[in-house]
Amino acid sequence: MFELSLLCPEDRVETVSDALDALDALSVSVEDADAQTEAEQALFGEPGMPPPKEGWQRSRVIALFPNEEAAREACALLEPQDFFEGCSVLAVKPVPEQDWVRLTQSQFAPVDITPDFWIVPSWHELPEQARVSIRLDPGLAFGTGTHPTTRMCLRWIARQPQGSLGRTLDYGCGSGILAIGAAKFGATQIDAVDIDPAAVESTNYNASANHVQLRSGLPDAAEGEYQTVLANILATPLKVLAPLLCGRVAAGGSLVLAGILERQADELKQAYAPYLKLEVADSEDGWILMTAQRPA
Ligand SMILES: C[S@@+](CC[C@H](N)C(=O)[O-])C[C@H]1O[C@@H](n2cnc3c(N)ncnc32)[C@H](O)[C@@H]1O
Repeated sequence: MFELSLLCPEDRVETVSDALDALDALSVSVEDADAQTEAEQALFGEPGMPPPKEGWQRSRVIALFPNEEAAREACALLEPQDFFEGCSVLAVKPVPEQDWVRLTQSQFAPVDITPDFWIVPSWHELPEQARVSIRLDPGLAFGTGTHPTTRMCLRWIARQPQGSLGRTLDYGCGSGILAIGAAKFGATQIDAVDIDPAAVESTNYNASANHVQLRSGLPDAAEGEYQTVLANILATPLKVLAPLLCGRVAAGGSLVLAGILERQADELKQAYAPYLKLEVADSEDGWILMTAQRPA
């Protein structure tokens, strides 16, 4: 494969990327041209909020082509275009052959939730100390066990007395990791729901790879009351969902919420106060886990 890399000002990135796509590039990626320098620009906002800016001041746009001829032809067609003004060609060069599968896999190692509860990619041996494990590969949906919010929910699950999880709802299931974790610690009649159909598909795949039985679907698939309700979403949707989620917790049951930053604890407590009394139960890297119990 050959790579054509271009330097583009912010207002040209989209047009140039679209043109490369139309010129049959196999892929087009965009990076901050000033990354790792003093001029590097962070492009992220508060969780749930849009980023402060849509693009970097100067971007490196990299297009992959199957061979040198295709890369040079695309370059020759782009350069005379009006929209290319202000852009420049950085290089047309071969991409070194690599074992891409091995390279990708090497970035994902087993993750310990507790000393004996592990999340393990399918291509890895189980660590010796893993008494309980979830087999999970990175995919389209959120939830590989590396994010603090997922880890805190799993830790909470692992700490519950045996047989106490009961009927369980995973609301915003992503990869299904919490539902599968709950099953491994004795939950029964598990429902896993998400607004994203790709997450529902991913949950089904991961559940069957882990020999776990659950019912999955869009949020309407949740039915009745549950002994355990888990929701790792974000503070803003969690506040909106307060009456719905609390309405799903059975008498004596638990509500477990994640996706909340430390400074958002009070607003969450207030939003849930008409229904249940939330408390901070755990924290990791600036994120907190909040739980509540419905009186029996
Ligand atoms: C942070 S991910 C959590 C995934 C997984 N449960 C975990 O703990 O790693 C949040 C998930 O919630 C879903 N989600 C967001 N808003 C939702 C809503 N209003 N109702 C249901 N699911 C929602 C997203 O599609 C996403 O898959």
